[in-house]
Amino acid sequence: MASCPLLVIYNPVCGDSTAEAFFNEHVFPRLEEAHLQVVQKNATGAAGHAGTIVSEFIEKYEGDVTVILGSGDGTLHEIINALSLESPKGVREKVASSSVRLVLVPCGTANALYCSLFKPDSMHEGPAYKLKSLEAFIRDSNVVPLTLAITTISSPQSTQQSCHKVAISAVVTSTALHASILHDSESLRKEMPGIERFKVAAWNNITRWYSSQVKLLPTPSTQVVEIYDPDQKTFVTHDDNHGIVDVIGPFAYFLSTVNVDRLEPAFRITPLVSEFVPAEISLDIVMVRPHRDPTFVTDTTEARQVFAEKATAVLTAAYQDGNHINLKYTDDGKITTEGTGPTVVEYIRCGGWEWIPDDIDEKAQLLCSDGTIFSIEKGGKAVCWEIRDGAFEDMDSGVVRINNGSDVFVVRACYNDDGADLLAVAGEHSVEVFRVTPPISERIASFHLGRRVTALAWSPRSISPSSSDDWVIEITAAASDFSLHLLTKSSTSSENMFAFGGGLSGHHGKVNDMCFCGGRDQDNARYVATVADDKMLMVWDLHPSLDISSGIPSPERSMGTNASSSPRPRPQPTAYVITFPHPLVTVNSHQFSSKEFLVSDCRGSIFLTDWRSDPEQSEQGSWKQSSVIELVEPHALSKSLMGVSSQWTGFAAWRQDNIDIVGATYGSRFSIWDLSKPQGGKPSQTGISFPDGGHQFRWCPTNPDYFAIASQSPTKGAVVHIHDMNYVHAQPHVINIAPRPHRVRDFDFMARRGNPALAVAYGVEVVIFPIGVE
Ligand SMILES: Nc1ncnc2c1ncn2[C@@H]1O[C@H](COP(=O)(O)OP(=O)(O)OP(=O)(O)O)[C@@H](O)[C@H]1O
Repeated sequence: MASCPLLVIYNPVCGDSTAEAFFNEHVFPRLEEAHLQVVQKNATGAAGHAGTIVSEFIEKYEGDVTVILGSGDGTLHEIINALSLESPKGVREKVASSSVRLVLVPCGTANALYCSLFKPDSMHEGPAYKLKSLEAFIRDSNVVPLTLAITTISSPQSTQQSCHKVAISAVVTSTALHASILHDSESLRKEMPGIERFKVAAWNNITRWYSSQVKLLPTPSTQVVEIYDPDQKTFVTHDDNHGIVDVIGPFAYFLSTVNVDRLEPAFRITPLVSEFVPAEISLDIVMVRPHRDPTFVTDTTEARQVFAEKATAVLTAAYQDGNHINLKYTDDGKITTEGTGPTVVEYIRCGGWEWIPDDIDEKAQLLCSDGTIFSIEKGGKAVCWEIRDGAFEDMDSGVVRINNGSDVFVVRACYNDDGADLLAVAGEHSVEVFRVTPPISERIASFHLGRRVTALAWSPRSISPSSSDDWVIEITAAASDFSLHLLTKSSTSSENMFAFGGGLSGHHGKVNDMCFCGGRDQDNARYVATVADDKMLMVWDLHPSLDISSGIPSPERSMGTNASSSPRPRPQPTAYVITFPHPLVTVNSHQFSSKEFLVSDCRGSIFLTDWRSDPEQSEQGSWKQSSVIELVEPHALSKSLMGVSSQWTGFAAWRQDNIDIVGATYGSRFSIWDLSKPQGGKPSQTGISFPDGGHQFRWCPTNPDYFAIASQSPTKGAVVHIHDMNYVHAQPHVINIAPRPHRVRDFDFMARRGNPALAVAYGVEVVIFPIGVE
């Protein structure tokens, strides 16, 4: 490590402005003594300069570099943000991965990260204490990897050019009192260069409460939010243990940290970071909500004045070796460390949080990331979550990760020209819709179905907020109880859910796939096809001219504003049913045909079905009357002739630029049919992708020669193979997404132009990344 190029930077105005003197007196002589050659040394000249210095320095070197940094946490924050948010240039552009190692010399005011790594013995440590990191570097000791917290601050979804800011913290991300303190204390820096200015600013803000809607996001690996129980002296699963935890304000205090147990040498606000070292990458949150006080009645100026004393008690206890986490209320609202009353502080360990400040509460709109203050626009929000190893590379290469909080079962990208950045993600209870604009994603709709989702389809009506002010989200979803749902949200209306297909009239087996009708006329948003384990293809008319709802549960409107404004309930969709010989797995439509669906079954047969062929004759008909073509996967046929039972299922996909090309997987094989050259239903090309069984097959909508196959076998891990139609027998491009025991639950291509990108669901995560195939 000592042989890496060495850059020295110090901030001459941080802390009490003694960094330069300290470096001249102690740091440079010690480096000389250790025979370590400094390649470049700089004093920062302005705010933001440190980031530029380090970015420009690393552009000149391919491998690891070391930066000796004399500053506080703010300058470190600038460097981390510059390195993670700017694209690599110079020789770095072609370098796969290398690290920037930091040697900290604490010259700032609070030096939270340094004091957490090198715990001070007293408040007045001498030069030897400040040189501990430098000495460790000279000895070539271990390097501590940093966990980082990324916060996206987004403007309201309704704004035409909704914008995002991204802040990366290595220490603290906060709102409420802590953000107000940091906001106000900067103006006090000149007269109070030490930590006293934080106390003055705290006192000036101590009676404030902050109104916001908050969600706590689970840690990806454990999938739960944990809360500290001072009686058991351990973390326990939060009472509201269904993944995401909703928290109601107002808040007196809300702060999260990574890497640090303290924000000043003695202010141990998140002491459990060092006492219960997190097993997984996570955030520690400390929050104080006044309404937990048993004497709280209502939010008045007097109530806030009275509570100020209690907030002060929390801050004071944090200075007493982090004892605030043991404080409880007595029945009459006094603060004690005894008894069984509610805790004054809620100490949370989780994967992230979302903060949606109340429009009318200006102070609630402040957000602090390592001392840098941001303002959340009215109607906007901030989402903060931890990021893991390799996340810097992710950000540089346009990778986006979505943590759903619970297992993801279905991902479906919107293929409409005006919706190419939209992605629907469905899990245990809900369908979430994201606008994906690397390196970030923004959730723009959330539909809580309360049941596991088994299939999704995007309506051709959907338009992204990126494309129009009059945007619309329209999706159909199937749930594990075989119910179907039309989910809508638009620029003028909130989430609306309309249930149909329940009861006797609908499916009575798991709905495995669905798609809207093809073609380019208006009907394509009117009809939606569903296929299920019950061997039925059902084509639903979402806008029937007649309401024939007998025997069908009445329409359900469980959310949204449209429910009350609609004069009459919407008529129940009617279904046209075609029965097949075996359980059905996939259904596809095509942009050039409004009358056909491509249906695959679990035995590897594929049917091209003209569902409008002769409705009189074949109503409630069978596949024989309506199927135009039956394609047979020879491998599947031989298996079934030999009576070999298999858990393999057939999965078919229709290439959208060419109506004659169909691709499918069955078992280890994939097959491609060219319908313009019929060969008795046999494929024109076959190959092997995963010897122990491929599962899903999808064509790339933006580069139609590419198709991707994923295996669901857990023996491989989460892997996707990319094939090229022009070289079907060549080895596929293998993309390893996650090791065993992960497996790909579902995947789809994004429809945005440029480098093709995949969205892959595994576990609780969806990762969206450019496939980078030459
Ligand atoms: N030459 C300069 N002139 C003015 N400001 C500068 C200069 N160099 C750096 N800065 C700014 O100084 C600010 C304070 O630096 P830093 O956060 O490192 O010290 P601090 O605030 O005293 O310590 P801490 O963050 O540990 O409390 C940073 O936000 C940085 O942008």
